[in-house]
Amino acid sequence: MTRSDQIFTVAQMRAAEQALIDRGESVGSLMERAGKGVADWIWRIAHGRSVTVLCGPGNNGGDGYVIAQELARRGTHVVVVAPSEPATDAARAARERYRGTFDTAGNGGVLVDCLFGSGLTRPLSPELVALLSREAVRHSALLAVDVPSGIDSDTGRPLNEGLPANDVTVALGAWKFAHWLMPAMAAMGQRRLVPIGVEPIAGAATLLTRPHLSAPAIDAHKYTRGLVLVIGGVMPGAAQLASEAALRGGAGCVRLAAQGLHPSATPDLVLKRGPLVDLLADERTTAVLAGPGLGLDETARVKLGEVLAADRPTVLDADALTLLRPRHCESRSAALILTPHLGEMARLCESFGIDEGNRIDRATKLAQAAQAVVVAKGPDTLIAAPDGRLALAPPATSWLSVAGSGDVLSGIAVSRLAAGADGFTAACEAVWLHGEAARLAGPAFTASGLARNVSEAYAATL
Ligand SMILES: NC(=O)C1=CN([C@@H]2O[C@H](COP(=O)(O)OP(=O)(O)OC[C@H]3O[C@@H](n4cnc5c(N)ncnc54)[C@H](OP(=O)(O)O)[C@@H]3O)[C@@H](O)[C@H]2O)[C@@H](O)CC1
Ligand SMILES: [K+]
Repeated sequence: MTRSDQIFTVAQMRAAEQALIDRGESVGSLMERAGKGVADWIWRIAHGRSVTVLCGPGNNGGDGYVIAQELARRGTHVVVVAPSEPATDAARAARERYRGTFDTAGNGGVLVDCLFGSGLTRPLSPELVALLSREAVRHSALLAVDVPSGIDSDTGRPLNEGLPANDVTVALGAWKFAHWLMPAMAAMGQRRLVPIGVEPIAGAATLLTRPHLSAPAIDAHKYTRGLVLVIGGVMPGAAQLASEAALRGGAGCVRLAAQGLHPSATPDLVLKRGPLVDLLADERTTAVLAGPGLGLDETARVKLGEVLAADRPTVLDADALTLLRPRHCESRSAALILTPHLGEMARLCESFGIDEGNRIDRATKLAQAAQAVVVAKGPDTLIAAPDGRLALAPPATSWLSVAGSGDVLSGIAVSRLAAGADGFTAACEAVWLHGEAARLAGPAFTASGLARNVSEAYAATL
């Protein structure tokens, strides 16, 4: 049965389609299913408007002929614009079955991009970019089938400049990475998935979906729910924000190791002033967070060394990521989560000698090198585990681009670790809760407002 949360590379998609063909399906029948599924969406979107389908030479173009025929059968005014002849048997057969009109240009309603899908191998010619852009201007909506033409499916990188933005993108069979990775992600418009019967692939990347969390056990007490230790530093506000989020992320108790508290601190926080090694040695300490407001001086470096040597489930963020070195990660066995933003990711890659690859490659290599779950934050946050698991987060509200937002995420993550989740699961849950809290917080929230909404986000998972 198709899973709607898997994200496939082009190679995985081909393997999944081949598996169906090996079981007796034909490319033609898959194309019929795909084309008719997309036609259903276009039918709803077009709402009586005319439709122009741009058909390329491959099977993406073949889908286009199926779509055009299906819409024409339903009475829609359809025109096909085909700058090249079909080059596959299935596309040729689909074109032969199309009984409607051909033209060199369309106009009016919905433009459907079936020039190229996952078979794109190089940039579009200037003539094709001009055709796509010109037709996009002449229509009131643009819908891309499978992958927008000119976009690299595995990385989300545009191979051309000047590609038009889509209003809707309909993925076929499974999501592709381009649907959820910047910069392509920003030009996808609404995303829809048409199942064509492909089976799930073990180990494929997933799209984050709402986690299923539970209320504490009937006999729970604060320590069995998890005791979080947050390490304070030179900027007490950051660690305090993280602690406030951790209080709402499922843990039973949050201790803040700091010299003092900000006057606005909640009484729910337990302030601890003793030596850090003693706090770390407390058997009840279930998970530790270091980094927000930690500082970059010698004291901070010593604290980080002590935290990692204690070998407890740990989240590192902010300054701790700048101070982290490969030797810190050796001979650890407890879960480690790193939550770098773009700049911190670049610094970490430098520290760990990772200099090549796209965003996914680098996060995956860093996860392996540090034996840590890497939450590479951004508009297209991704989560990579050392065992190869990979998850992509659907875009969250852009209001998350506010100071302290990362502190809140690291606080939720350490709370999920303390509550007993493994590193990858804790990171996925945290990213989801963070995005949901932001959605609930509405526009122009502050980080403390975001932290307050974590409880309500949690409620949505019960
Ligand atoms: N397989 C299946 O079972 C099903 C697949 N389905 C659909 O098929 C799509 C994948 O089909 P596909 O592999 O035929 O690739 P597609 O994207 O149509 O184009 C490849 C053609 O374009 C050419 N070409 C490439 N780049 C170019 C460029 N820049 N400029 C000019 N030419 C260029 C390339 O030729 P070549 O590189 O050899 O020159 C080749 O001829 C997939 O996205 C989905 O929509 C569904 O129907 C369900 C069943
Ligand atoms: K396309």
